[in-house]
Amino acid sequence: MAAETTGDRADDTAQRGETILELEGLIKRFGEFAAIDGVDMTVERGEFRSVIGPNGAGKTTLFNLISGALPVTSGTVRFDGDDITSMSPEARVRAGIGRSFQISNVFGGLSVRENVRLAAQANQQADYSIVQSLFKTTDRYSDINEATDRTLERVDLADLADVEANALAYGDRRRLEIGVVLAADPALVLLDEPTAGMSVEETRETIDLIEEVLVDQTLLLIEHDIELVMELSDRITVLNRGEVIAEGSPEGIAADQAVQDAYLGGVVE
Ligand SMILES: Nc1ncnc2c1ncn2[C@@H]1O[C@H](COP(=O)(O)OP(=O)(O)OP(=O)(O)O)[C@@H](O)[C@H]1O
Repeated sequence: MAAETTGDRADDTAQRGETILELEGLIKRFGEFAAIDGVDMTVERGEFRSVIGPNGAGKTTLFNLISGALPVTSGTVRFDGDDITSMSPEARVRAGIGRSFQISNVFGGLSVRENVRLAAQANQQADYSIVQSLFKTTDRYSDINEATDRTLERVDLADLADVEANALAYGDRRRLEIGVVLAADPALVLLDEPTAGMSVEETRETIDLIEEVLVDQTLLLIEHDIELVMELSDRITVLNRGEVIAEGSPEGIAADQAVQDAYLGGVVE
């Protein structure tokens, strides 16, 4: 089953084989302590990559370095061929890096449409100079409205567009969180424990939604549920104490002795 899911995803992506994200010699120290200790990692366009590892391995810190939430101590982050190591988080979102889940990106007091619209607007603003904006106001607003409507359809929230985000049921709220990421039209989406605290049923719904709605995106997932990781990933990177100790297909990782020793404790056969 795993091969089917991941294979389809890979085949559908025309530009597969191109590198979209490249981390080189990445180090992040908090004082003397290196939470990320020399990570090299390459992700291909269209890939579904999971990052796993024991508690404290450095997974969230790695995501923070990719999204720009934290500055690197040393090393390089390259996205779409550009060195983005010194870019602000906002500029990275405009460049095409979206992040969802652990940091809630939804404003509870705004309607569903307003939330999606704000995200679409933030993205579009970057595409226009001041002079262009003066002359293209009408086009610009229709572009934003179109992007908003398109996103609402994709996450199946068009019927709830005028509802306040605070009033949404749990599953719909998750749809909106994905919608807010999608509205910025990201090429790469960082998913930090999307199913944390969910029931089995909610987990399945969220995963189905991610697979359905984010099919064109390159996905980088942090997830503690190993079964899910094995089912969804094209490739898995295993971190331990800030270092990559293994990388490969789900089957290869499950069979890797170093991974079992460090993390899986021999549970996965
Ligand atoms: N802002 C910070 N200041 C000091 N130490 C930090 C900071 N953020 C993370 N750390 C430390 O860096 C290490 C890696 O933390 P990180 O949250 O990246 O791990 P993780 O793999 O995401 O863990 P978990 O699976 O428990 O979420 C941990 O030892 C943590 O205590």
